Amino acid sequence: MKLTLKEMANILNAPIKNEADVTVTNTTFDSRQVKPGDLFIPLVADNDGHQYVDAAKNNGATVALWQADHKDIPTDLPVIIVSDTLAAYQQLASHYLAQVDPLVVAVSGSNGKTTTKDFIAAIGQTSYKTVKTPENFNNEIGVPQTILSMPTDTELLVIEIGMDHPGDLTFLSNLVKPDIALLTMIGEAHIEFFKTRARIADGKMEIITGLKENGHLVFNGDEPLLLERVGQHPHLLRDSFGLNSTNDLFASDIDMTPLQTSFTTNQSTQRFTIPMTGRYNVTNALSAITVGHLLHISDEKIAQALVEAPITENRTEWLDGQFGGKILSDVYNSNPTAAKEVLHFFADTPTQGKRIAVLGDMLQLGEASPALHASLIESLDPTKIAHVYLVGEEIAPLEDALKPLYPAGTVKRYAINDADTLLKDLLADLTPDDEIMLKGSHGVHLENIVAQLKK
Ligand SMILES: CC(=O)N[C@H]1[C@@H](OP(=O)(O)OP(=O)(O)OC[C@H]2O[C@@H](n3ccc(=O)[nH]c3=O)[C@H](O)[C@@H]2O)O[C@H](CO)[C@@H](O)[C@@H]1O[C@H](C)C(=O)N[C@@H](C)C(=O)N[C@H](CCC(=O)N[C@@H](CCCCN)C(=O)O)C(=O)O
Ligand SMILES: Nc1ncnc2c1ncn2[C@@H]1O[C@H](COP(=O)(O)OP(=O)(O)OP(=O)(O)O)[C@@H](O)[C@H]1O
Ligand SMILES: C[C@@H](N)C(=O)N[C@H](C)C(=O)O
Repeated sequence: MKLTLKEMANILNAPIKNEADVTVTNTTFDSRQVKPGDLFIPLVADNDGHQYVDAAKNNGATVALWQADHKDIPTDLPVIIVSDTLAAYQQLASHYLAQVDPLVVAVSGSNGKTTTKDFIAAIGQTSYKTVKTPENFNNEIGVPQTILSMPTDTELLVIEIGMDHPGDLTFLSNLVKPDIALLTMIGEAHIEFFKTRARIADGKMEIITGLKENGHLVFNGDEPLLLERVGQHPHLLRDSFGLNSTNDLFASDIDMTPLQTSFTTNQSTQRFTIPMTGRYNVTNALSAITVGHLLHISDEKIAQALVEAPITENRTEWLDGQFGGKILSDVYNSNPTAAKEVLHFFADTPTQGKRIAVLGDMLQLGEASPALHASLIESLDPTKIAHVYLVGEEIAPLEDALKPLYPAGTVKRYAINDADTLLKDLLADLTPDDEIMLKGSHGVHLENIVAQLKK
């Protein structure tokens, strides 16, 4: 970005203190990340960012925002006084996005956003100067941060937008104003705040509220809740993808190995390969191929991009274990749909030894939590997954459901803060022929167990 202090104050319609002739080239809300030329945005949270304005200045910040209800306005750094620093951050992002005016692809859905975003960016890069959301910075802070980090010559912005409450996507979609909006699927993530999957689908459909005129919705047509809702918008330009042959784009001849998956589609003879496993990643790739087509990128280029697409850490990632066997790490987050998908895939992976599953609590499932945890039983078969290690309190109903089905001693449960015992027991159990998969919500921190198990 490139904005002068005066330009920013004009955009925000806000007064400047300690005026100077300075230009800002980047923004950050973390003083530890500040580089010379940055605008520092102190966010108001339990630990208030205003106390780090001095540190930001020492690291080279040229300007800071300052929220008007805070005392002790700095005297040695140009500041713009605003009523709400987060709202001002979003306003600057909105202005800068309109100025750069790239094509915008907004990606949402209960699962698969980050993977799909990575696929689309890899495809987009073949033909456009492309910027994508770093990691999964998909909320009201991460979205403006991503926008403001775009170089001025960006042609394509692939941006992830997340929701955990109704209304979130109306706000974020209107902020990013997509040319293409994409919904990967509807699951149960954050159902605590929506109560039903139908309301999650309603929340996800809010993504069309900010669509540009003639914008397209790309959606998972295997999901009846989306088909029903999309059907209520007869004039909406739409493209469906999925595994069912009723979709505009669907996959056939799916060939899955532990490290990659290849398939063809109904629209060409091109064979596509992704460096990931799981049928759900085929649907993620199908959605990205649909976007590639809308961006007028050839199937040949799309195929080249997909085969090399970067895999995000801890999402269906195979690692070598220090015990000699393989680890399937899927510990970034968890919810029933995703956990069942991964268990189904894991249950059929070839192995000389036994398969072991480590499953952590799935958080933010609200009152449905006990039943949803217990429902994982449908994906656990003792003849395929021999030992089950459970972590947390919310997953206790699954332990109760599994005990009558599994031989004594093969189902164990641990407290989240008892990682040492879990690790000790796993290391005693694992042999070089075994395979282990781990999945749990972020708050269970199974990534620490993966770190100890891997080579
Ligand atoms: C309020 C805030 O500023 N907290 C950020 C802050 O946390 P901390 O808990 O460490 O805060 P801390 O108490 O230390 O500091 C408070 C404030 O002072 C600042 N600070 C602190 C110390 C210091 O030396 N200097 C300094 O400037 C710090 O940057 C923060 O602004 O410092 C981290 C590292 O810099 C950021 O990562 C956090 O960012 C939050 C989580 C965020 O929302 N980050 C954005 C960028 C984001 O998109 N995060 C995604 C998560 C998105 C998500 O949950 N999505 C949901 C959906 C959500 C929909 C929207 N409702 C989903 O996908 O399911 C992610 O982290 O992975
Ligand atoms: N299409 C899909 N359907 C069901 N589950 C999926 C799908 N895609 C990914 N998953 C599961 O979700 C996990 C997280 O994937 P990814 O990070 O791409 O999703 P996400 O929606 O971005 O989640 P977050 O925003 O929390 O990062 C994967 O490791 C996998 O277990
Ligand atoms: C970390 C956040 N993006 C998320 O996915 N949270 C859910 C509850 C999880 O960690 O499973």
